[in-house]
Amino acid sequence: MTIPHKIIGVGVIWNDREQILIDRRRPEGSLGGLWEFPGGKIEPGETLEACIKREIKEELGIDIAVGEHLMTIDYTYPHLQVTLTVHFCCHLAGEPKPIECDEVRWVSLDEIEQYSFPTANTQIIAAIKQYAASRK
Ligand SMILES: Nc1nc2c([nH]c(=O)n2[C@H]2C[C@H](O)[C@@H](COP(=O)(O)OP(=O)(O)OP(=O)(O)O)O2)c(=O)[nH]1
Ligand SMILES: [Mg+2]
Repeated sequence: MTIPHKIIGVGVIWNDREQILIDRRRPEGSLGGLWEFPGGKIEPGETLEACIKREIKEELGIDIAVGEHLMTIDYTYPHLQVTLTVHFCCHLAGEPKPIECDEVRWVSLDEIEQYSFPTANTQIIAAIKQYAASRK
């Protein structure tokens, strides 16, 4: 059996209080109710950076600057294969609104453990923590 493969751009968006923006997926649908970093599917002809900027504008109504590449991971769920390309981003303007999700929240790296994420995100969160520790 072949399962769908999605190429996804993901943003780890920092604000000037060293918090990261996370959103909660809608309860219905795949991985429903879990928290994630904002992002979505790349469109034909689009760069990963442009995809992240567009998705975050569409989903949350904010402007960001896409920065350094953190990691690209492949993960296979029972129903879906994803390639997540993750970039650090800076929040530029706009109050985040839950346009296509249930809820959005700014959280510190210490608080992030309290939220349930899809399994693929374990590696992303570990990498963010490692990065933050290396800059202390
Ligand atoms: N944006 C985002 N997606 C993630 C993360 N972790 C993770 O496994 N994913 C998965 C969940 C989704 O299957 C996929 C993101 O695709 P998407 O947001 O465009 O698609 P979706 O499943 O919400 O809905 P649809 O547009 O296909 O209807 O990547 C994450 O941290 N952020
Ligand atoms: Mg999405």
